[in-house]
Amino acid sequence: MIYTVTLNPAMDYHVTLDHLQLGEINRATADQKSPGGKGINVSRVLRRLGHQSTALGFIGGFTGNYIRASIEEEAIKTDFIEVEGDTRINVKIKADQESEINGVSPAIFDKHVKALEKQLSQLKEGDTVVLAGSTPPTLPASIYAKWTVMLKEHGVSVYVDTSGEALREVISSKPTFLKPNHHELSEIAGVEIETIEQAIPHIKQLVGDEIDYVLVTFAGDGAVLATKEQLLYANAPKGTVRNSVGAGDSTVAGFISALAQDKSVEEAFKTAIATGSATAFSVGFADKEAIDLLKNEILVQPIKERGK
Ligand SMILES: Nc1ncnc2c1ncn2[C@@H]1O[C@H](COP(=O)(O)OP(=O)(O)O)[C@@H](O)[C@H]1O
Ligand SMILES: O=P(O)(O)OC[C@H]1O[C@](O)(COP(=O)(O)O)[C@@H](O)[C@@H]1O
Repeated sequence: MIYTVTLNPAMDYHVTLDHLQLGEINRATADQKSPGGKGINVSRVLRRLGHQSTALGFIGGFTGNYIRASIEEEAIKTDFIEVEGDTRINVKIKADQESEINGVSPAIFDKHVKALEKQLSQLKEGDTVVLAGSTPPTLPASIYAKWTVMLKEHGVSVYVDTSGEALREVISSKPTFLKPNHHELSEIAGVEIETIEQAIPHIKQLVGDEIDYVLVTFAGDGAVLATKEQLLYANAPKGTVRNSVGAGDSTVAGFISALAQDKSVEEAFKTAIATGSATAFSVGFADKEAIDLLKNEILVQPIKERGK
């Protein structure tokens, strides 16, 4: 079974306007709400790719009710822990540029954490868990690392997509899969990384830290996938970006989907990038038809390192 864990879900509120003028009243030309948060988005894209998963995590209040109802309507199983406060609202502004204001998590208490830990302790060998998104400020940043150790001891594959301190902390717990974008890789490395060449030593270091799959995305500039045996590059297909919110989560879902169908690592990488780009080129999330079409535009090739 596949489980996604979203500790800090969000109702995403997307507003479109021609131009954002700070300090003025701005009027949107369109708006839309969607259930969001990284694990929830992974569950939604997996569903579109034909996989069932159970969405776990903390939700609360009217925004939490909205999220539960919306994703259950998409036939996604949920087993959320209810918290007292309202799930946050994240504002996604699409004007001349894309800007985001991510809200604050409601307080999460020990009783909530214990309830989620009980769920996680029941997972079995062969299960897959996605730990994705920011960690609420009332929880220690080491929480993903602690759970990764416990889950891996039970034979569970652990996919992690997070940022900041939680990302730095999780590395030593050896998750199965890590998907930093190049900004997050810079945070890990402590130096600015802008090119694939600059990224490679740091990606290899993560594989050396015994993470099975390290997938680093560079938005429209392609991506690198490293395993113990392979170092691969994939181009990102060209197209008009309509919405990059959820593109990273779609990448994770594409990778899991392909591996769940026993595809090769190269094919999983290609599917991941096609799924991410298909979402970036869509108004909502990617659909299977768009993903299959984009796969034809992606070439996965080994990276030849200088002097080797
Ligand atoms: N401008 C773009 N053109 C094509 N694909 C894109 C573009 N921006 C994002 N994507 C797709 O979304 C994936 C994730 O994007 P990225 O911005 O690197 O990560 P994140 O969304 O996690 O910040 C990329 O690997 C790519 O497949
Ligand atoms: O937990 P965080 O880091 O604040 O991110 C939450 C936001 O990220 C998203 O999951 C989108 O993530 P990506 O664009 O990285 O795929 C939104 O739905 C949500 O608003």
